[in-house]
Amino acid sequence: WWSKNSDRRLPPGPRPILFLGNVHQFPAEFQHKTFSEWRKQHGDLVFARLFQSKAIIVNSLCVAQDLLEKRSAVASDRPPMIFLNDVLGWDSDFGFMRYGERWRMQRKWTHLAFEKQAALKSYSPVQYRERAKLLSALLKHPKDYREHYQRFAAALIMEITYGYTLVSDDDEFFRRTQHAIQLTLNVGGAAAASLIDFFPIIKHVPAWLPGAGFMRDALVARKAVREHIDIPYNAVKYDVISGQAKSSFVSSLIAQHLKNDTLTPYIEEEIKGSASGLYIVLTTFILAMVLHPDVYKKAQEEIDQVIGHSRLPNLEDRELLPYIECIIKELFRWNPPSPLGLPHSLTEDQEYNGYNLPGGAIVFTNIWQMTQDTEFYPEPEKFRPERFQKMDNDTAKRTDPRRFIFGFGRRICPGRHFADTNAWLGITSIVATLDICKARDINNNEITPGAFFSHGIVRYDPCIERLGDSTC
Ligand code: HEM
Repeated sequence: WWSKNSDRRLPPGPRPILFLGNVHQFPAEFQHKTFSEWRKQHGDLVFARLFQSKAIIVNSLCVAQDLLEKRSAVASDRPPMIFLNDVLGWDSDFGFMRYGERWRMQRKWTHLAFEKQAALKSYSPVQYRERAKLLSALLKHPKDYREHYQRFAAALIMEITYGYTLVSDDDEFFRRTQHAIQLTLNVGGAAAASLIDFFPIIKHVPAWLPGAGFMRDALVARKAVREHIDIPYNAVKYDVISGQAKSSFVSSLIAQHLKNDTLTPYIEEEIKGSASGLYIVLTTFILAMVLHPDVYKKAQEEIDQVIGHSRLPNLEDRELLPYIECIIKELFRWNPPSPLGLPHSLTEDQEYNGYNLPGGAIVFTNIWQMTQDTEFYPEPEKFRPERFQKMDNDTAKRTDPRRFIFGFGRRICPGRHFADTNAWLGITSIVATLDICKARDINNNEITPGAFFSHGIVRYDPCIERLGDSTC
């Protein structure tokens, strides 16, 4: 009676079945779209069960702010993520860490490096240098624009984190990171792997057992993750000790702990973890501009008028280019890079709008649904930067998708200002120097790519058909 009664106060949701709960209704792909369907039937707050685990799906910005920001003291934990942390070895990365002292220490270091204005300003020489390399690569090999964007994003992170300058497109540090992330995504997509989070005992299944192929793949991925974490760290440590390290996030942490004699194996593991993590925004930009040449032309006119033809736009020019700002907001809204964010977890029972939200429940934030809110964004499926024009300050603030695409509360993305600045720099530099046009097929007809987006919790690539042989 008690269990039924307390269940009655749970938010509404799809009907569960015995043992599985709602697992059979959870799609393997495009979960955010299923969550939006559930919203039509059950509302902004939906309750579901994954086996015995309880899940709360938040489908509106208002509820996300009430729960994850106003009550951040009890809504900043992460679910255990046993597969990622224990099996694949991402446990020293604080993005996946449980809320607590370890997380707090790494978050504080990252805050100093990526959220303080002075630190962000000090990165501009590296940003301008990498921007020049990006433009030159795009001009020489326009067909490989995806690789160039990946390299741009990685080069910035690597330089600032480790003081390491990528030397070529085939750079071994860059490839190692890509490899670790790709293997994680591949093996993490296996159904058996996802089961480990609900039945942790599976993680003890020996890799040699018939049917345990996913464990063999996981061991390969684990080795790649370890190398991605250890090798760059060890190189920086060697440079710090031999007195030839370039200034970077990791080198300054190592130097500080060496000086205080506090560089214990535990601290070393923490520094490695905080160092491991724009390319999607830039790829979406190319897709949107191929599909909307009128928008690209207006952006070019704005840059020509304000900046002229003798120099590239610099970060100080940002406020003078309002139309570009609208394009960036619309890119973030049209294809949010992380449509479900990262899951939070409640540490205590909560009462919300008459519902009981149980402690321990996983909270999924349906960021994609927030980008589709017709009250703020009429005809949300259309790419229309003009929707952000001619707004008073209040409305501009309320409708800015950067309020939610980077997550919520104490776990909000610490790289958000850096990612936003780099997206702006990449986009304005391309608009200032290059034309973007559709590729042509062998009969010289233009190819119009479709706006299809792939799914995923942490990655969300627009699928653009590769350009043909034309140079644009
Ligand atoms: C357009 C680019 C980016 C987007 C859309 C994005 C989005 C997000 C989102 C949605 C979260 C989850 C927040 C939550 O739990 O509520 C997150 C967390 C995080 N992001 Fe980003 N991010 C971006 C770029 C970056 C960059 C460049 C860095 C590194 C400098 C970074 C580092 C992190 C870290 C470390 C976390 C975990 C924070 C924590 O758990 O305390 N992100 N990001």
